[in-house]
Amino acid sequence: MNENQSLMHLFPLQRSPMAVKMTGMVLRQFLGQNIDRIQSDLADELRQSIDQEFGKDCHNWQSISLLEVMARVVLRATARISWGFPLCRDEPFLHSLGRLMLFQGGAMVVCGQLIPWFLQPLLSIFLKVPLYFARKKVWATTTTLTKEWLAQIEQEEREHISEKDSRVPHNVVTSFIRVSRSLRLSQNLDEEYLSTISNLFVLLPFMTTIPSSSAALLDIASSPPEIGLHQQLRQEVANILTSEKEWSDPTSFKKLRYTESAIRETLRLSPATLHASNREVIHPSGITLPSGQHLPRGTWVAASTLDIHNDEKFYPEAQSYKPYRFVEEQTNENGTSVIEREITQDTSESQQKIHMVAATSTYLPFGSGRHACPGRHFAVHLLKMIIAYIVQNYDLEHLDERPENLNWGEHILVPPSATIRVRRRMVS
Ligand code: HEM
Repeated sequence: MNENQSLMHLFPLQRSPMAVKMTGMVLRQFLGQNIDRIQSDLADELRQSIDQEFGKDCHNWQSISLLEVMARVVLRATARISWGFPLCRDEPFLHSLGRLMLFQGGAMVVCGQLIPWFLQPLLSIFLKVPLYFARKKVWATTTTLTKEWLAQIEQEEREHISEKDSRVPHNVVTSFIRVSRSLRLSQNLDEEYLSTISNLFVLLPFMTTIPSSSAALLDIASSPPEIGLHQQLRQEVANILTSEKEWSDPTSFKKLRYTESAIRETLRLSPATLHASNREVIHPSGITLPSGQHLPRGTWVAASTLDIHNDEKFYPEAQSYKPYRFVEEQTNENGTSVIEREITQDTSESQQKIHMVAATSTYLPFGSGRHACPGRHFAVHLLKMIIAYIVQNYDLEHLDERPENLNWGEHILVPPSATIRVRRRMVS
């Protein structure tokens, strides 16, 4: 909860109503309705970066440090859809971006966990200074690009060139520019504002994808051999992603039911954060809970994700990793399950090209309610692409014991020392 408050001091823009509105629009348009425009790029970047990190040696096992490697894979994918070529392959830029990610995450934890709330407005200045320098390095490049794209979009508007015929690249940053222009935010249209807002959009959410993908791989590698998880996932991928055409079509990934179930199970046992739906009581006279307890205005409340995820009422054998759990739930007696029904209710845009992921009161990795993570559908899509490519192309050496997760402030992480051994599959 403290970390949530620290966000306001470290990144004041994040909670501004305009930033929230723009972020929602970019998410819907860029990562929702128009996801097929970036699908091929995303697939290409993920495959190239995974090959580079996991190696192409078909004869020897290679040990990889999970968090480090997944950070580089996710960073490149993020850079590809945010700024495109050549920045997504530019090593010094990626290095600065990685440092910024680490600083932002670290600053949130330090500010939220170590500084008492009443001193945060004052002491957060000491974190803002190194953050400023880390950001400056990244922005030196991205602000110039943003300025260039903004000028080009303005020029095309004057020439009545439609977005479809535009020569400006289609990416996260240009989507923010277009959204802000459609809202006629003349006062906010400078490149500094646009860089700040797209930087938050890009870096904060993608940080959660790194621990989640690492945890999913660790779970697969340490799953009991008798359930044949790796084989099951590999077979599913082989049946569905048969050619480049399927990889370039986001809807193909909706059919990966076993892969999705394994990912959901990982997020159940290893959610990115300890608490879901941190909320501040804002009613002037506070609220009174059904138990009679009164919470005055300004109190922060949250649900304990792990307590709910480990409750036998909701998840039989809750402590066990059961990667097929959600497939089984979807195919119960009447063919629909609680999760399926809630997904349907949750789906306002039935035309979605990627699977809708329910955020219910018993499944909380993405929070719940009005402010549940709006990026969850894309996040699970991205995780599916990562896992699908790895199980299809690499053997993972079985781990007898899964290393326990660590808590880092509010966050749940696989241990930084966690490694798995991988070997490229021989192509016949
Ligand atoms: C596995 C990856 C991810 C996890 C585990 C995750 C988890 C969460 C959680 C727990 C929240 C708080 C929800 C609440 O308060 O009820 C949240 C909020 C948010 N997430 Fe994610 N997230 C992920 C990926 C993403 C991605 C990829 C994006 C965007 C591209 C994104 C965008 C957001 C935004 C904008 C919010 C704030 C929503 C609001 O305050 O209304 N997230 N996320």
